[in-house]
Amino acid sequence: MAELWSAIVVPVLAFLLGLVTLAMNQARIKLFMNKITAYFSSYDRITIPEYGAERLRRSELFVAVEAYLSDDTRIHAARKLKAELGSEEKKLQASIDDDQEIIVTSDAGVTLWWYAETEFPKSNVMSFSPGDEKRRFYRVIFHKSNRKYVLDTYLPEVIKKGRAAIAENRQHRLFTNIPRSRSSSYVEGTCWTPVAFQHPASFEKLAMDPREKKAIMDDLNDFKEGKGYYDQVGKAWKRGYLLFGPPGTGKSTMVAAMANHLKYDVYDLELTAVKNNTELRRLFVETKGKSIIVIEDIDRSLDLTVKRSGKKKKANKESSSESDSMTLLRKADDKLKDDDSSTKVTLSGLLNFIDGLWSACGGERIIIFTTNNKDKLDPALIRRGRMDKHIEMSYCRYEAFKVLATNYLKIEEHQFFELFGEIQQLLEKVDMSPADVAEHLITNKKDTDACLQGLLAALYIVKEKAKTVEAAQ
Ligand SMILES: Nc1ncnc2c1ncn2[C@@H]1O[C@H](COP(=O)(O)OP(=O)(O)OP(=O)(O)O)[C@@H](O)[C@H]1O
Repeated sequence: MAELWSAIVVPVLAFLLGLVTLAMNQARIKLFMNKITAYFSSYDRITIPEYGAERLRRSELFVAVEAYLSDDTRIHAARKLKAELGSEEKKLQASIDDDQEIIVTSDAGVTLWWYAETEFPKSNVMSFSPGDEKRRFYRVIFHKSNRKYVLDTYLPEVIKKGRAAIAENRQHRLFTNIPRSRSSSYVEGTCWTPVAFQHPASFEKLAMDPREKKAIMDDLNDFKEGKGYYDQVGKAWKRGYLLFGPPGTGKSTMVAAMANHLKYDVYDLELTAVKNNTELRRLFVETKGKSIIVIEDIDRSLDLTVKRSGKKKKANKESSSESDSMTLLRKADDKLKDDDSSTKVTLSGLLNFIDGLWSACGGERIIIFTTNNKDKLDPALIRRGRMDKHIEMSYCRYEAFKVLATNYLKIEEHQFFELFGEIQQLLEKVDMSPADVAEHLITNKKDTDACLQGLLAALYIVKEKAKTVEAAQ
């Protein structure tokens, strides 16, 4: 037994001990070499680990750098890529694989060497805890003379571009407030429930006057890029739009086109399902930035809530004066709350959130009201500053018709010159919603001529009806 011990076990143990010592020394030697190299090198390096000290969440900086390097203009320099499905949206996402190098020339003409690297944690204790997996990090190397530029200008730019790329690739979502099941929560009322936002609407397909369309798009772009401006003037980074017009003129479609254009989430607030101001406050506070909060048919929603409170006249009366509306409305709100605080959403409650509360919980939010009856709305609710831009969605006129003809039939004016001319003349006098015009353009997709003739006939009928009504009055 003693022979076996000295012949086999002792040499094996000695060998293993030798290996461990060598490994430890190798690490020390490597560290020492790194120090020597860094001392003499004219290059600096910055390491960005995937996980920060708390190791629970991926570092935001790492994620931003990953997105920055995965941009089309940079990723092509990598020879090995990896692809994965994003967790929520299940979209294919490519990024550079481990142990790859990308050389980037910054806007200022500075060369930077980016490396995607991995290493095992520097621990001499053998352990199998999950924290000891291979760790990933990015490393950027640049000339010492550029250190100030890299820290003060380049890296903040990387973060900005990375974040923009993440926002661009993000599948945006539609949230609706639906009642919670009593068994699953102690909090009563509705809660936001998300689904992927997949509405195909776009400004390109929206039928309306091209100049108005461009003005709206410019306004949205200014808003999206406007953080600096809003900070400068000390305003909350939010904007309100009132979309008004008859049924079927594209108000909901416009909201979807806006959300797709901005790549924002949509919070579709069903106001009639909200019990009281407290719940309304909670729902607003739970919304996130880069979002559109929309209340459709605001006139009907508010009517309903005010009716429910039984105080419509009082609330409206007190809120009708523009000059002192907020004070009065808040008083009315307090009074209503005193009367029966648990069962009502009030106009002033809504105004409070638009004006103040929710803007304090992060910017980049748009609020949209839609209505068929702008005149019915309390002026306090839609005054500029709350609803910054009022957009009229009107009946289908000729410019809008041309967009619908291209969308639905893929035809242009010059192909059906005469029919288009006749339709143009009618649309100047006849009020038909884009929804109704569109219906005529899809009746027979294969026979374009028949579609246009059908639309013409419908327009003549509406024209005649309008004449009869006019004569009767
Ligand atoms: N301006 C438009 N451009 C393109 N399509 C439109 C337009 N207006 C209406 N449509 C078409 O008609 C349908 C109904 O439009 P939408 O629901 O957006 O109208 P709305 O003004 O919100 O109506 P309502 O007031 O009844 O809610 C849409 O699915 C869309 O296909």
